[in-house]
Amino acid sequence: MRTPIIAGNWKMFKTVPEAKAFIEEIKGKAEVAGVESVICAPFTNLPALMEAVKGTSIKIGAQNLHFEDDGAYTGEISGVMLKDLGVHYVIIGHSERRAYFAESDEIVNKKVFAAFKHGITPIVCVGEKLEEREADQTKAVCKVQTEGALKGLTAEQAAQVVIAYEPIWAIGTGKSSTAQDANEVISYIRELVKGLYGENVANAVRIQYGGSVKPENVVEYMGQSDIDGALVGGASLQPTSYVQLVEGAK
Ligand SMILES: O=C[C@H](O)COP(=O)(O)O
Repeated sequence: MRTPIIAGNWKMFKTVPEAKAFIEEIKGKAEVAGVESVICAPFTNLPALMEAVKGTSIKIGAQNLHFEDDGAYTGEISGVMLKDLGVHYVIIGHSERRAYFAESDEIVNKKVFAAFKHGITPIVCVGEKLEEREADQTKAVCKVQTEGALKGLTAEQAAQVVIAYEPIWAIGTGKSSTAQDANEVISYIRELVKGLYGENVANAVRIQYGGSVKPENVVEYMGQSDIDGALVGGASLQPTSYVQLVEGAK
């Protein structure tokens, strides 16, 4: 059985005091047996969040990392630095990073390797643009991005990756994919993993849906055969709403 995983992606929101107050609010509530609860926060919040979640089952993730361990890369953060903080997860290849920071599938793949090198679990984002969906290219885009991200990983590593299917047209727009459509694409991604690594890995890998997930629709997504959780932006910013998302995933 795959453990459902709700991951909040705070994007570029929250100061340190706000982040600490959020954890105080959700402690004991966003901790539901059988559901993994993860907050992916801006780098500046990570040390305080690691301290704040001590003694809880809440896990902390970053939203990016550089693929090199160190070097002259002004403004970047490496896997060595994240490991030093003890973060559990890192989001890689979010569509906002692909669009605004020119992250290619090759870079995403290098970052996945960097995460594993430092014992951090990658949450790899894939998903199509609106025009690609309209041109019936959804599966083709997901195939290139998924195979590109996983390229060269061992079966053991591939089984640990969390994949987040996020159709770009559904991110922050309030226009979510139907649960059935999302499940169809996610089943396809699982088939791709099966083709690469076999049935055991395909059955183990967790695949989330992301794109306008809210407390009101999370249960429907979680009721689908292949959806193992959600990567949530806007609705993860309020403690009450985040708690409801985690409760909805059980
Ligand atoms: O990483 C999260 C996604 O970009 C979804 O964002 P959203 O829930 O605000 O649509």
